[in-house]
Amino acid sequence: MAIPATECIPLKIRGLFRFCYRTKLQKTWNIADRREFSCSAAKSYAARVVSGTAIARQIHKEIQASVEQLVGQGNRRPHLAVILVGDDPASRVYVRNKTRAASLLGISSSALLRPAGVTQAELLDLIDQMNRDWRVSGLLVQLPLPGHINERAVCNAIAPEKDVDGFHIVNIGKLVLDQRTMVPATPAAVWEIIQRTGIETVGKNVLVVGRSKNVGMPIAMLLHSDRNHERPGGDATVTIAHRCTPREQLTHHCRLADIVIAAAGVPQLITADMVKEGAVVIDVGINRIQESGSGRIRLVGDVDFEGVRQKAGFITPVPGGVGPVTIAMVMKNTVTAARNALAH
Ligand SMILES: Nc1nc(=O)c2c([nH]1)NC[C@@H]1CN(c3ccc(C(=O)N[C@@H](CCC(=O)O)C(=O)O)cc3)C=[N+]21
Repeated sequence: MAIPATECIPLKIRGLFRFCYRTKLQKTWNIADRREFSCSAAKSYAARVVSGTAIARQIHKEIQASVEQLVGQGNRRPHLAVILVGDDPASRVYVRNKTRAASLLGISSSALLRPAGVTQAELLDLIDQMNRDWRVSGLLVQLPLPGHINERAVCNAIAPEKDVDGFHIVNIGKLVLDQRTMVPATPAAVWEIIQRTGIETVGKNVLVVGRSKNVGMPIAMLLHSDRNHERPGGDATVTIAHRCTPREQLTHHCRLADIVIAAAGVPQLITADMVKEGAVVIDVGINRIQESGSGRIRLVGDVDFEGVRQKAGFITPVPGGVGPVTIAMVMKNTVTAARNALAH
């Protein structure tokens, strides 16, 4: 039975305080999507569902203001160029979401579509053109690419100062060295969600499930590193689990974690029995599964949402969690790239 959010609060409040400062808690409520609250009288825990959509909206406002300021000072509008190879339906959705977000925020954009059969040389040539085009502030090549193209060569061909994905080897190196750089959008989104929800990370146990170079690895980098740095980090104790981690070890690490970040690409990987009461659970998974009855395609994360929400303190949903904030961070990086170009 769904009951109003306010009735859940007394039951939840002790768990919440383990992760929030009192002052930050107030701010936190503003971005809570209260409609998503529900709990039954018998349960002592009901996670606050952190709305990535609401956080993205907040970031959008900041970006809009920053774009208008740039333009108001007589500068060109930031421009994002997105290269899409082939016709993978998921990639199309993401690229459409990016160009749509750009236009909403006053950022101009272009989607450059190439067939799946495009050669690597042709792709590198297109990137080179975009690098040299002074109208282009930010450039990204949607991944994954077809098998005959070397993704690393492509990422390294993008001018580092236009690399809004932060995938260029120099930008990854800077990230690892805690230097200021373009942080990849999904890790940046996880970071923003944690910060804007007022979740404490210093000295906390963080479990990152998944070690991909674009998501798991950079998230672990951001969260374990030093707060007092050029690019501040979370000062957490970070553990990285991956496909070679035995199931019982995964459970063991997960139960110790104050913050679990699921980025493995395995539906239902994280279940309620694995999660510590009151833990923060951030679901980065994007899995398309076919429902057995209707045959419809449904988007699910790596977390058993319905089970885990009854035990966690905070949880991000899929869709509407990390995804929309990821898009917002690509936009933010585009504006940063445009600003950086002015300084030169
Ligand atoms: N060069 C490159 N840069 C990327 O940033 C990049 C990439 N390649 N390849 C794929 C991943 C994945 N990614 C997502 C972006 C938005 C949503 C998103 O908006 N998700 C919505 C749902 C959208 C849907 O219906 O699929 C949500 O979670 O609410 C998800 C995933 C960016 N990626």
